[in-house]
Amino acid sequence: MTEISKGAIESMEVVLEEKDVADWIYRGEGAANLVLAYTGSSPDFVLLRIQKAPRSSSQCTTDTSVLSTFECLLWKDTNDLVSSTSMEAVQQLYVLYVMRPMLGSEHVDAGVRVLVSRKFLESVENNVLCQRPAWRVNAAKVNTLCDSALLISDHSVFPHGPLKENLCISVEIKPKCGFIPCSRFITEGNAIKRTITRFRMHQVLKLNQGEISRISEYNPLDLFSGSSDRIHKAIKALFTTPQNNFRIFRNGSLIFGGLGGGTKNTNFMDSESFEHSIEGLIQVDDGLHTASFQQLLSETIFRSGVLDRLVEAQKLDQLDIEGAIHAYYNIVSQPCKVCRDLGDSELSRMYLSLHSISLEESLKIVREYLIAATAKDCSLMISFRPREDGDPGSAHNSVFLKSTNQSFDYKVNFIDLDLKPLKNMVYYYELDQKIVSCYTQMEKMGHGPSDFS
Ligand SMILES: O=P(O)(O)O[C@@H]1[C@@H](OP(=O)(O)O)[C@H](OP(=O)(O)O)[C@H](O)[C@H](OP(=O)(O)O)[C@H]1OP(=O)(O)O
Ligand SMILES: Nc1ncnc2c1ncn2[C@@H]1O[C@H](COP(=O)(O)OP(=O)(O)OP(=O)(O)O)[C@@H](O)[C@H]1O
Ligand SMILES: [Zn+2]
Repeated sequence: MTEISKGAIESMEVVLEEKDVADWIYRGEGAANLVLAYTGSSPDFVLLRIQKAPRSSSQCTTDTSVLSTFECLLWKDTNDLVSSTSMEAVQQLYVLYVMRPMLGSEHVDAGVRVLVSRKFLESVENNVLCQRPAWRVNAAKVNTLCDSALLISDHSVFPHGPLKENLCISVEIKPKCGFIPCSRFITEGNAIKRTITRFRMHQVLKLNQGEISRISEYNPLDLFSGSSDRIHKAIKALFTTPQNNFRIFRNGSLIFGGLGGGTKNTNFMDSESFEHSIEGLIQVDDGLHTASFQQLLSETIFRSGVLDRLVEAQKLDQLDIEGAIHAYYNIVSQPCKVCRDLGDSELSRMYLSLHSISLEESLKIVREYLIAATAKDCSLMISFRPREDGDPGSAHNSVFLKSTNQSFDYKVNFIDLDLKPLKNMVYYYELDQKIVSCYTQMEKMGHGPSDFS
């Protein structure tokens, strides 16, 4: 079997072959990638992130592995990004040179590229099939035409294990957009965007389309508020309606929230079992483990300040999609469809200014919009383990939970910092219009925000 450790891989060229497949087990997936955990003999805790291909495209393709001409223009100043020959290399360099400096090197692991044979990918596809959620299987399969995958650290465990007890509880949060846009390019008809969060409005559309069964109680503005009470409120809401925004793992195994991302999930464990599964972490009377854990998590988010950096990256979207879309049409040298549909109105004259800026300015607007899109879609993994009395200065941060008089080591990592394709801009514009129009229609029908709960 091929011995897998990030150190070993960095120093030699490793190819994962069919014989290696037994070492990898299903860990989870999102819309675009499948994640496997290594169970082999190496001491490193590593995961393999493999690209998927939508089933709607007739078969797997390698089309996504190269940047388009306009994307090359967009990212020309980002080191070796445009000369990359695979999508894995693009994603790795994008994380390394664009997202990592913004979010903090201590919180971001760009991963290591590893070669994979087609047979390896085909075997993975077969092996994990029964563990994948059916709707994810229907939507996409492993892209067996890729020749590489990304080896990343497993952020749901501590690398060298705890001193005494082998226990790590980690929380995955997909916080989504944490600010309200104030761009002057938002039309009056869409003014609601200046008061209601995108997350909430999108929930209404998702409910309408049957993607969710109820509106989430989570409000991103609470989580990003910097106020410990509001953060606590957000955490409690995430426990009530986790959807695809919240998951908890015990030593890498899912104990709360749904598997496979997406919103079509129910809780994995009942509240009593969850209480039991975190007993080793929180020392408190029965029935209070969950409440104390919520306090611990809220306190950690409050103290770490990590969301401040994330929202700064999200705010690179300064013009909103209603402004950035015009810069997009400048870049692709196509007549602007948005202005065309507006005709010769006062509004379209406002957008004329965006069509007379330089190409470099357009590139900057769209580049920053796409970076912000990554920051609005990424997730955080926050991991805890009990801190031993008299631990000689741990390499990790610590947090003290007053109510239980306990200290914990914790670490925070960002995951899923993928580069979004330039062609998504048109889809982003259309989705934005759809979200706002659905929300305003519901309002007109007399449903206020509280009716959607
Ligand atoms: O557009 P959004 O806000 O719905 O975000 C998409 C996510 O939906 P959700 O968080 O459930 O609302 C969506 O998540 P799910 O598939 O719903 O779990 C993806 O993360 C998607 O990114 P990509 O297509 O994999 O690059 C996300 O698309 P991007 O907008 O980040 O490109
Ligand atoms: N480094 C990591 N450590 C621990 N777990 C991870 C890590 N990376 C990914 N995972 C797990 O695998 C799941 C899928 O990974 P990821 O979010 O990268 O997929 P994706 O397809 O890119 O997601 P999206 O739907 O947002 O596009 C995550 O939700 C998380 O549970
Ligand atoms: Zn225009």
